[in-house]
Amino acid sequence: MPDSENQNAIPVIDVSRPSEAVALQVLEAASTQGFLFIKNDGATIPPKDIDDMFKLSQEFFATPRQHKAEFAIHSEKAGGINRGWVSMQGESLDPQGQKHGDPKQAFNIGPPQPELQPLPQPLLSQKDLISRFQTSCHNLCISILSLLGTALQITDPDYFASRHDQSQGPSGTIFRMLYYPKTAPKGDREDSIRAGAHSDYGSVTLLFRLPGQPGLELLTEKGWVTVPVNPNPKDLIEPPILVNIGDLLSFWTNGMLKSTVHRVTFSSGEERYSMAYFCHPLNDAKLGAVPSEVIDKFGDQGVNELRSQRKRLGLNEDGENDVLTAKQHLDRRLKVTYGI
Ligand SMILES: O=C(O)CCC(=O)C(=O)O
Ligand SMILES: [Fe+2]
Repeated sequence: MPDSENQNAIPVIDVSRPSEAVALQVLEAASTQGFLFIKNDGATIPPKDIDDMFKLSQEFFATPRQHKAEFAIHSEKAGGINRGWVSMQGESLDPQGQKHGDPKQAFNIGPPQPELQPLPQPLLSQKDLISRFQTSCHNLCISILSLLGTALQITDPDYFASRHDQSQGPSGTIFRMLYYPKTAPKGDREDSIRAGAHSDYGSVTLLFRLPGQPGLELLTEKGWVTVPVNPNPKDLIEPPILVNIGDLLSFWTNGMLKSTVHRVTFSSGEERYSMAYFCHPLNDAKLGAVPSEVIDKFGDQGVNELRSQRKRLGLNEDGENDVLTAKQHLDRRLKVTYGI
């Protein structure tokens, strides 16, 4: 492929031996595309756990509707706000751009600490697998955040890690299993959108997909661009893990890191499964710019990025420059998505 066509390809970064050079690669991708792939080294998140989680997700979504509905999203039985089962059309990720809610189902699981939320079968019998998967996802997020901290030259090397230490209190972190059921093939663009255009609410998201089930698209200057599941199947036996920057890192860096808008669309009508780990800081973390000379030098170049963030939150765009906490930010986003 000529270089010019490949210029915007999302890089695959090997973070198994962290260094300043690796940190700069992560920062470069995070501040341009807002997306990067992490090479799956077979240890950080064991491929068998990924496979087993996908199998479990398929088993769960195949259970009767009534069984899933007992653990409806936000219900007390499911463990409260933002936990539990989302039914078809139960949420709208792009309320202004869509006539109907997203044609997908989801199940949200909060952090395993201090204890895992109540779960329906077959998830309950696999709670050790789920907790282990959540922990390995969280550890990978911390490694990515630490690399970003290095590249941003934050003097406190634990700046991000300490704000994501889940033993220290509640956070908005959510592990989400997604199921996009089979539909009649549609040619119509609006009907082929399975998850509306949105940016993610947390700091970092990890996304797992299955070979043959792409569908994810990023909004770039050139329009919507499809993200392959495995950008290099010849050299990478395991698909790499897709990482994207969420809104909070954009706030923390004065818009230097990009919380890129993305969506899921496919017109073939086939079913699709995916899993996302939305890593959030502790609820009381403040979202003001982090102490970094790199961000100071970046100055106000991120003003448009920040403006669109504030708009998504329903805040005055130029803003009341009051610093939000992670919890205030999440509450606002949930209000827009679910009307709660
Ligand atoms: O299913 C996917 O590939 C992406 C879903 C997504 O972007 C999300 O749930 O935030
Ligand atoms: Fe997303």
